[in-house]
Amino acid sequence: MKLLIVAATRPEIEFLYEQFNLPKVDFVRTDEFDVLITGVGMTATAFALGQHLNTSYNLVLNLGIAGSFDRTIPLGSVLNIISDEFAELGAEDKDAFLTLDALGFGQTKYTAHHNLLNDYIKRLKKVNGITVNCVHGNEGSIRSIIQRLAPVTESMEGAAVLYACTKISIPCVQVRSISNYVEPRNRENWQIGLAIKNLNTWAIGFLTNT
Ligand SMILES: O=C(O)c1cccc(C(=O)CC[C@H]2O[C@@H](n3cnc4c(=O)[nH]cnc43)[C@H](O)[C@@H]2O)c1
Repeated sequence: MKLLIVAATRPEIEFLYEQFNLPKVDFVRTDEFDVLITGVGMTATAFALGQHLNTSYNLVLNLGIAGSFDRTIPLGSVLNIISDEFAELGAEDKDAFLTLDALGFGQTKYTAHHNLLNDYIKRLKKVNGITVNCVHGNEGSIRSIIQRLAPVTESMEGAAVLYACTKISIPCVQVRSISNYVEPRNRENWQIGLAIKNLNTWAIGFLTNT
């Protein structure tokens, strides 16, 4: 099976680089898997995938950290995001929001459909996510997005990866570890180190047991 691992930044998968002694570059080929670092955000992700994603891959594994809207999920939890949507894609209509679907321009929500679930993936909690250009950090906008889409997680790349994989029919698994709650910005509350450690432990386990 040919696997492409996709992450926004190298620090998010730094222990994976160490474990497999990977050169510190943004695209790495190994006998077991390839790794692509895209840069943060949907545009960088789309560009990098445009350069490297192709139908020789059997699976894309999108790894990263994420914010959680759900405060019952402990920071550092590793989750499987099974659907993701472009939360900002659409048009404001005074107080209402018209999605791309409502405007007649297509789909904003993508679901990961595949039958490649092994035990490592199966045992992760399954949640729905959104993908944004602008991290939520305002009480009013957070209330409003929860009311409109009821997301559990927020990232800046997930839906773009799932979109690209859907377009060329490659199964995509998105696994993220929670670094912070989505709240008025307070970087001191973020647990990036814990999230990265747990994410990498999961990913190394997955790669060495698959
Ligand atoms: O400051 C650091 O040490 C550090 C190390 C590794 C990664 C980072 C990032 O800031 C990664 C940005 C990445 O994180 C995702 N993310 C995390 N929390 C949220 C959120 O609340 N809302 C949206 N995205 C979030 C996102 O996918 C970024 O690509 C820092």
